[in-house]
Amino acid sequence: MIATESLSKRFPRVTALDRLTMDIGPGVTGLVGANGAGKSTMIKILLGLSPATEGRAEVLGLDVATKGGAIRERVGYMPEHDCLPPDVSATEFVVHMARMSGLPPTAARERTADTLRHVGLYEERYRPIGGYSTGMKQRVKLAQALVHDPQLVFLDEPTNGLDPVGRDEMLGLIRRIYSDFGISVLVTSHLLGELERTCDHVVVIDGGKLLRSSSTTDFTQTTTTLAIEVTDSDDHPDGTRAVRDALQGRGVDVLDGSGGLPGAGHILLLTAQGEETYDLVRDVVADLGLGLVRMEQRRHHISEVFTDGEQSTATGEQRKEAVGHGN
Ligand SMILES: Nc1ncnc2c1ncn2[C@@H]1O[C@H](COP(=O)(O)OP(=O)(O)OP(=O)(O)O)[C@@H](O)[C@H]1O
Repeated sequence: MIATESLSKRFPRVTALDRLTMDIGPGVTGLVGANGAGKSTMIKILLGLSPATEGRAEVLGLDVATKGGAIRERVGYMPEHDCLPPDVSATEFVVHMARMSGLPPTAARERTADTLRHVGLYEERYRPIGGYSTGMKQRVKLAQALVHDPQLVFLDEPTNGLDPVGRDEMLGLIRRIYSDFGISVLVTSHLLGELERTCDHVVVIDGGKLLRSSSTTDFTQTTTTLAIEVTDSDDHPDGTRAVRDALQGRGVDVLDGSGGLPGAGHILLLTAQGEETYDLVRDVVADLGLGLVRMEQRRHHISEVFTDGEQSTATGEQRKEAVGHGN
């Protein structure tokens, strides 16, 4: 679907992409990186909107340097920033975008109605976009990217500005773009945790360089952190400590999840090595006669990949910024 070879983009003061080579097949692929990692720059080059400084790239077998128009006919694009006209309705806007993509008037209206329904906009679609919530605006941006029935869509930070429920709904929609319609997706985020649930494949970039490209299963196997919370009992007035001691006795490396925050010391964090770690926690908690309040995969942040022993070129500032976002 997408192939790049030693792709670079240099601005006068910054190298946004640095000899990046990757190969992305069909399905849902996450492009993950801290703010400023080069994700939007990559999308603009792949759409043929911005020339690369060096290297080459192909989208659907078409060279981005010479076939930008043909690529944009076949690819949908949801930009990161708010770019919607406030005074028109979602229906008017999406019909307009469908007409711009070459659909005849009747087909444009029919496809618009279907697409807006698919993204979850119903009677609100006749009201001016200016009065929409962030979540509704994100849905309109998604609808205009899908209305011309592309083979592939680029979604730039589609969960930005959404609350946790809105994020989950958007991630579900993204998954269905591929499962229901067979349209492949390249979706960017600075949060690895949200993409690993949605994507088949994850590409991580950092300071314009490729840090990692692998299937989500491979990825989560090496980075899964479990958060565990248990009840106390008369026998074990500090249930958390009892579980920690028992797990450590079984050779598991357990961290206190409080991060120094008062009152949060009842969360334990540990690295899951596979299914057996879940079983071990369940058995240890049951043997101690405690209740398991929760055992969940923590949402990973992209910064965790940096501290995972991988080679990194991110600046401290970028990492701090990444840590400051989301969750
Ligand atoms: N037109 C431009 N001129 C100069 N520098 C630019 C330009 N566009 C992007 N950059 C720089 O290139 C780097 C990569 O930017 P890019 O927007 O691709 O990052 P990103 O990963 O999409 O992050 P974000 O989510 O914050 O947009 C940044 O340092 C940015 O400041």
